[in-house]
Amino acid sequence: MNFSLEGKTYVIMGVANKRSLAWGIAKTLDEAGADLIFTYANERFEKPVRQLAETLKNKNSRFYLCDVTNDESIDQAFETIGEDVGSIAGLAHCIAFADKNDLKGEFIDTSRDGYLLAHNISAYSLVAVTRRAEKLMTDGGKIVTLTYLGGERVVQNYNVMGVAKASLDATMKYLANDIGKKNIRINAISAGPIRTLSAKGVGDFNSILKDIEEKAPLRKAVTQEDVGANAYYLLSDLSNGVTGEIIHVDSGYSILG
Ligand SMILES: CCCCCCc1ccc(Oc2ccc(Oc3cccc(O)n3)cc2)c(O)c1
Repeated sequence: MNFSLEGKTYVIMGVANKRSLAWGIAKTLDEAGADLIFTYANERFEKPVRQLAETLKNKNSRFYLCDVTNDESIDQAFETIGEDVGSIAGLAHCIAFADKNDLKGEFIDTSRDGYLLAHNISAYSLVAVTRRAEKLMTDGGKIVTLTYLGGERVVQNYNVMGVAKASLDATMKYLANDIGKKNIRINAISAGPIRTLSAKGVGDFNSILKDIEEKAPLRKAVTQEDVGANAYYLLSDLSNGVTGEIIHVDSGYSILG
């Protein structure tokens, strides 16, 4: 069984900066020899993503604008990717967003707009992206998305993002059912809290991080590299036979009551 990713092309969606979990995944796939394609939500992210990609082993990354709230943008991105590279081996969906006012206080105060925004970007986008990406996975494929424990049980302050992650988890499983017959596997990594730009938007992040370091079985926070390693597993033949699964990369925290 060959676990090198030489000659395989992967799409990485959601690199914002060097702390992004998407960037941890990119570095690991690059190390394994993959060719990478980066999509970014708006031109503000193009330069930082290009600068980060310059530090990779493989200097031939490609970059495409893809605003997942806009179906034409998704169509355009994946049509162009198809024209440029033909087929892809896999895709990492590392995209989520909620209004920060909905990530603190009481969940019951969530507005209709805030609820729909969080679900549109953090859950529906996986359907929209998978429907386009599966057409490029002509020799089977692997998809991974990022979720969090707050979608399985209540985590104070995570609020509407928790509800969106619950939807993302079910979305991933229903997609697994549809695309399995095309030899495409889709799974999720449920990462423990890591200090990223996104994490800054969630109220009281620091106390959760401290809780992990004090109580999680491994007594330490997980790293961007831990997420990268498990994404390599899920995006390669190492995880053949696994689909619709959620891997908790969280130092074991989720096994506690
Ligand atoms: C109280 C829970 C602490 C642990 C949270 C771990 C975590 C950290 C970051 C996560 O990703 C996001 C992504 C977008 C997001 O929405 C944001 C982020 C920054 C600003 C803003 O206006 N919205 C919130 C969290 C995520 O889903 C989960």
